[in-house]
Amino acid sequence: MHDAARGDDAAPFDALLLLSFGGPEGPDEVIPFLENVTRGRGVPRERLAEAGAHYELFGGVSPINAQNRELVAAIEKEFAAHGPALPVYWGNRNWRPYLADTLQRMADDGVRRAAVLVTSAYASYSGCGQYHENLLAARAEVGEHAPELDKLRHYFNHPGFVAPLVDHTLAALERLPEQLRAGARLVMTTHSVPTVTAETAGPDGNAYVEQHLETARLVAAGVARALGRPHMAWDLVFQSRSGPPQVPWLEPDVGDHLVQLHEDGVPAAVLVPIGFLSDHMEVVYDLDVEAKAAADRVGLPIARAATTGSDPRFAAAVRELVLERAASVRGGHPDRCALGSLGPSHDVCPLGCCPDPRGRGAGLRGAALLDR
Ligand SMILES: CC1=C(CCC(=O)O)c2cc3nc(cc4[nH]c(cc5[nH]c(cc1n2)c(C)c5CCC(=O)O)c(CCC(=O)O)c4C)C(CCC(=O)O)=C3C
Ligand SMILES: [Fe+2]
Repeated sequence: MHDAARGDDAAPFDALLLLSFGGPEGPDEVIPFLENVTRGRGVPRERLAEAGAHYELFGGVSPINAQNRELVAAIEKEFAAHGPALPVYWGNRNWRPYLADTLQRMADDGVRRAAVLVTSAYASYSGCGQYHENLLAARAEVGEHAPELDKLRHYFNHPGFVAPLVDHTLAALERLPEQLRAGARLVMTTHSVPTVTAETAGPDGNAYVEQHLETARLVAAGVARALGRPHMAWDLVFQSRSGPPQVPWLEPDVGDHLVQLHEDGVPAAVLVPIGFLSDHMEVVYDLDVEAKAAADRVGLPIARAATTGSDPRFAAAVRELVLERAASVRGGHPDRCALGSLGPSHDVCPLGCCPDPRGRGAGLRGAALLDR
C-alpha cells in the first residue's frame, strides 16, 4: 500500500469540497442554467436552443446533481470506514448549490482549509483553469473568513479512476452479440474543446489530449489483460462540440467516426466515455441518443460503457489523494500513485497553465497565484 493510504492524518485540511459543473433539476431551470454556462463564452443561440432541447427530453432534469450527491455519499462512507474524519461539502460552477454559497457555509462552520476535488480528471481550461477561477471568485465573495482551498491533482491515471472504466468496458463488450466481440473497436470519447484550448492545456501545452491518450491506453490495456488478448484496438474521439462553426475544435466527432468505422468494415464498437466522471447529460444524450442514432443509421452495433461514477474504488482514490496532498502540504514526500508512464500530475498548477482561450480571468488567476 502507499504511505498516504495508511494513516488518516489529513491535517491541515479540515474538510473536503467536491466542485462540479451543476445542472438543472426541473424544466424552469434549464434556460437560466444554460445562461450561466454560456455567459460571455460565445456560444451561438442556435446551439443553446439545441442544448435546451436535450434537457427537455429528460424533463428538464440533468442527472449530474443526483450523481454528485451519490459521490458525496460514497466518499463519506469511505471516510467513515477508514478516516480521515473530514466533512464533505459540495458546490457547483453553474447551478445550485452554487460554490460561493457552499463556501460561505464552510466558513460559517469554521472550516479553515479544504482539499478540493473537481469532477474533471484532466487538464484544460474548462476542467481545470476555469475551476481555479471559480474558487478564487468564490473566496473573494466570501471575504476574509473564506477557507483556504487546495485543488487536488488530476486523477486521469489513478487506478481508482481507471479500474472501474476497465470493468465497465468489459461489461459493455458482453452486451454486444457474441460473434462481434472479437472484432469490436473501443471508441474512447471525451468532450471536444477548441484546438487553442487543447494546445494550451497543462504546464507545457497539449496536456488535454496527452492525458486522454494515456487513460485510453490504460483502459485498453486493462481490457486486453482481462480478456487474455495481446491488445485491444482503440481510438480517441470527441463529442459535444459547441461554439461557432468557424472556430476549430478537436476532431473527429464520435458520430462521424462510427460511420467511418462501419465503412472500414469494423463489425461493432464499444463507446467508453473516459472524459467524464459520471453518466451526465453529455453521456446520456450526446452518446446514448445522438451517437447511437448515427450508428443505427449505418447498422453498426454499439454498446456504451458506464463512467467511473461513485465506484467505491474511486471513493478510496479520493481518500488517498486527500491524505497524500495533506502529507505534501506538511512537507513530507508521500507516494503518489499513478499508472502508466506520465507519472502523477503536479499538485499546484504553474502560472499560465490551462488559460482561458478568450483571455478573460488570466490576470486575476495569475495575481492570486503569485500571492501564495
Ligand atoms: C472539457 C469540458 C467538459 C469536461 C470536464 C468537466 O466535466 O468539467 C465539460 C463538461 C460538461 N459540460 C456540460 C454542459 C455544457 N457544456 C457546454 C459548453 C461547453 N463545454 C465545454 C467543455 C467541457 N464541458 C466547452 C469548451 C463549452 C463551450 C462553452 C465554453 O467555452 O464554456 C454547454 C453549453 C451548451 C453547449 O454548447 O452544449 C453545456 C450545457 C456538463 C453538464 C452535463 C449535465 O448537465 O448533465 C458537463 C459535466
Ligand atoms: Fe461542457
